[in-house]
Amino acid sequence: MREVSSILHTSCYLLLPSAEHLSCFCSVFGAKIMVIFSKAELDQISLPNSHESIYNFPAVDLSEPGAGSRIVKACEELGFFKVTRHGIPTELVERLEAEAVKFFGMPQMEKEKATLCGYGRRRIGCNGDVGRLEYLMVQITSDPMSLESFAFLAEPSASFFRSALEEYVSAVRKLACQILELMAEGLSIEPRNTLSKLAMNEESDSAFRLNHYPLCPILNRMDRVPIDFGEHTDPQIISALRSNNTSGLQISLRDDGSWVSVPPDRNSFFINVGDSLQVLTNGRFRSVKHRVLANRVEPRLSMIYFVGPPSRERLVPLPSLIKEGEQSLYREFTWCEYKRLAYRTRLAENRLGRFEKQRGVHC
Ligand SMILES: C=C1C[C@]23C[C@@]1(O)CC[C@H]2[C@@]12CC[C@H](O)[C@@](C)(C(=O)O1)[C@H]2[C@@H]3C(=O)O
Ligand SMILES: O=C(O)CCC(=O)C(=O)O
Ligand SMILES: [Fe+2]
Repeated sequence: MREVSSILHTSCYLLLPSAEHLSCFCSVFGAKIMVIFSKAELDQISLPNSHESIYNFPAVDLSEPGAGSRIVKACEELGFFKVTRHGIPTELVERLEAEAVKFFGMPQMEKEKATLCGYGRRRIGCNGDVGRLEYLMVQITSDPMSLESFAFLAEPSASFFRSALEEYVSAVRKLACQILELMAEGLSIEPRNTLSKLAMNEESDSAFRLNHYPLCPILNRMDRVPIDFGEHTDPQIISALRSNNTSGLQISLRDDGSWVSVPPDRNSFFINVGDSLQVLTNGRFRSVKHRVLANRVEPRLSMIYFVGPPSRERLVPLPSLIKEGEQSLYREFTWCEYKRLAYRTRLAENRLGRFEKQRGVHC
């Protein structure tokens, strides 16, 4: 399956659909070969094309009173919400977007020179997951000079990219803190910086990721929708996502697990509850399962800031959120332990399940 998927992703292909099998022509080292996918294989890399359901997503205007309670309600019901009037200047977002478009538009060889610095494509993680995207991942520390270790960012030609990245990351980190403080207020947690200090801590293990989903016009001929980034939850506390005006992001509803498409909005940020916040709230907030499905009209570009706790932080439910007689649903672990495990699992795995007390599985 792994070989088949990587062939699928290395070339554009002509599709001849039939009921049980699908054949496609791939160009491998210049030679055309025909690949037949069984129905089971096809089911793993694509979905039947279906009509999208419309869902009324919660939007929180950060400048309005009551924003904290609206955030809490959205996190309890969906684990996902949109933030408007966030105060991040459009000019800054657009500057970084333009630099990212330039970066992804560079010749493949040049982008690969940056591979050691977090550029990758098609492979998601190291455990056999593939996606139809290329990305740039940057580890964020409190020291802006840490970007120096990204060789290509240190080059004079990348100075605009670098400054846009630094300014954007610093603005989105502030936004994440504001959201975490409103969340604490909505949950009546004292002190108010209980959650935000995890993001502001010098040792916070946060990350920033640019995802680029190129367009492949041939996909328009398919009667199935390829999966660009498979279903998963984010392991961190929260993730703040901003994308261009291209659809593709879907979330799974907490009630029945059905998938709904998130209408794109380039002027807003979308916030995901991650696994760590699920633990800190003892399951009151649930990390949201999400995925990206191919867009057939325009390439998608998303920028995601993942707020991770400091490595040695113990992930335990906040005492004020444990009601009398209640216990932690999870056995105790640090972010470092969780991250290590997360990076050894497949994308779609229920990672947190391994730390639930009733399952009693130790790793
Ligand atoms: C398959 C994987 C990719 C991932 C690490 C993992 O083993 C499981 C979690 C994945 C995820 C999802 C959210 C973020 O995009 C990410 C950077 C993260 O922290 O966890 C990715 C990891 C990745 O792409 O390496
Ligand atoms: O690119 C997107 O829109 C979402 C990607 C995502 O969920 C991730 O990188 O964790
Ligand atoms: Fe994600």
